[in-house]
Amino acid sequence: AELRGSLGQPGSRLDMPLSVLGRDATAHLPRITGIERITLPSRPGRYDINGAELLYSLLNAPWLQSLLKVSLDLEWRFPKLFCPREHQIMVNSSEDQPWRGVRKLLQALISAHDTVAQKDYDPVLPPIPEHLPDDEEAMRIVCLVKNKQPLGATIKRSDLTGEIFVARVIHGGLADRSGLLHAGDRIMEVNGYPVDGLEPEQVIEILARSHGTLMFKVVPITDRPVNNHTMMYVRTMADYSPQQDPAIPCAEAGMGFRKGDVLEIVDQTDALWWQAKKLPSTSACAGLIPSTNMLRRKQREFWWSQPYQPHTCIKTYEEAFESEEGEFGGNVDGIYLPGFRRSLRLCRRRSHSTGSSQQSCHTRCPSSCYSALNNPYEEVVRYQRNPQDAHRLVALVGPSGVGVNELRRRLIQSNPGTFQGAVPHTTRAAKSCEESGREYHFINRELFENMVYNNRFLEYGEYRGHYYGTSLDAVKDILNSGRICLIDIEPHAIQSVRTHELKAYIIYVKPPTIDRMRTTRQNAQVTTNYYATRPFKEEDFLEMEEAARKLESHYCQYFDYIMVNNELQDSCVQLLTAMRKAQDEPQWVPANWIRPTEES
Ligand SMILES: Nc1ncnc2c1ncn2[C@@H]1O[C@H](COP(=O)(O)OP(=O)(O)OP(=O)(O)O)[C@@H](O)[C@H]1O
Repeated sequence: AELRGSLGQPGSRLDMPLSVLGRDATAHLPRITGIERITLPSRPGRYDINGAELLYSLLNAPWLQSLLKVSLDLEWRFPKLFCPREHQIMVNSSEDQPWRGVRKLLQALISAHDTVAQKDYDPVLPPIPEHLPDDEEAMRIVCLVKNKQPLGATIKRSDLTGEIFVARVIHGGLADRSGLLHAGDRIMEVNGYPVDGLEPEQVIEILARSHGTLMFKVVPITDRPVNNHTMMYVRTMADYSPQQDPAIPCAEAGMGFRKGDVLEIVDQTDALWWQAKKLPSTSACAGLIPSTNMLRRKQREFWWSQPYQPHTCIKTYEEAFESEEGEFGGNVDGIYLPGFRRSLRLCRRRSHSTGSSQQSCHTRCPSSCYSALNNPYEEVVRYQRNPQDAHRLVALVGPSGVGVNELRRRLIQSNPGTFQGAVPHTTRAAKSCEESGREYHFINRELFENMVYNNRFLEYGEYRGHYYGTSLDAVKDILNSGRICLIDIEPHAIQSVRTHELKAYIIYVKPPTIDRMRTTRQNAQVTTNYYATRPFKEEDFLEMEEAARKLESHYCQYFDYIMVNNELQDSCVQLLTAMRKAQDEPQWVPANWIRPTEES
């Protein structure tokens, strides 16, 4: 402690040892030794001045060597002051008063030097026995101090031999951080109890009963498998609960997740069971999750075990008597807002109804369920748009009537120079007041089908004998003009916009509680097929709530942002904030958007 106090910064004066001499002695030291002051050698950074190693190097330092030389000189000149062998100061007479401090210092330094110099601070290992039997197994004794955390290792019993092995060491757990236990190590004893032949549960019981230190006697595995995978992040496309999985080797070590969670995969050594952390993560310890192959297998089993369920309607519609396109034409204050026409919206909406083969809507990508079966984990990377790059497409999804179009329209209207909707295509004839490229791109049926064939539509459908659709090129036109393209899509079209090219940011617009809808939607108008519009009824709210529940359960893994459309004004601000986030802040995106593969 004295030395620690004395050192301070490198290059500082060594005050403390001198100050222990007292004023008188300090005054005499230069006269005796010829040393004006003692300065520590300069080294970058602060000294870590703890421990014997420092003391040892200190006592071997050149400045101390000079002091020792002085002591020898003193000893030679004043032999009676010193005991020859022990470097002890003997004299105690009054005439030596001014020297007393110096003698004490030298005595302390010399004895400290001798003590430290003679000690060996390396661990003392027992001598290696000369004759070891060939079949002798190397053992390792591992002591771990039990705390509130789990040990972070699982064990298993060999059915063949009854031997107990470490099955898995959980990344970041106590055992892993100790670096002393490894998967495949054979456990011989736990706290002195031999475990061969015991059931793993009995071993666990011994561990549970023990307090303080846990002592394992293990035969280390000879060829330890190397975890040589690189860091990987994934977005989960399915829910998983270890408690409901009879196949997981150890449910307590498992980690549950929900669709859309982002996980850091920290260990893929085992082909069937990986280790992962959920982000953002506060815990150092990982959990066990099924590998891609394992989860795929589980999902297939689950898929086949489910009774057949046709897609249900999100909204039911009265047939026929639809009015022509009308009030959704978007000419507001002289600025034309495309993509809000009734036929287009009704056509897309109908895509949910069952069995209406003539009026169905299609996307160019497989359904989310199908792709989740193939890819239960989607590899993701952190991506931030470069300001020089085109903006990311922003796509809104929500149950019918929630206010997706209202929000979109308000945002585009507030700043048409920045935000724009895509101009849709249709095969219906243009009306006298309409211009091609403004309300719609009017094209003939053959051309439309050709575009469908060439995968040019993000989403399209047929309504009352005419095709309607949103093309990839219409979206790209806006993005290439430097503006932000804001579209709304049906949920089944999400996959068609999640591409390297468009890098769509998906915003889910969620309805508030029914109570809040009753209050906020008093003057709102619901779009129906039969009547142009009418006020919301109680059943509309119930239907919207149910549709939202289904939509979330099928597609929540694709939502980049979720907002509740409660108060209209607040929702507009929230939407604007989300759009900025999408363009200017780092987000998790599929890895193949950044490192395109052949498939993407
Ligand atoms: N937060 C809100 N508060 C009050 N009224 C709202 C709110 N959001 C939307 N509305 C109103 O609700 C009605 C339906 O909204 P909108 O037409 O945008 O629905 P939508 O989600 O586009 O549905 P659809 O796709 O079926 O047309 C409109 O009258 C709209 O003005």
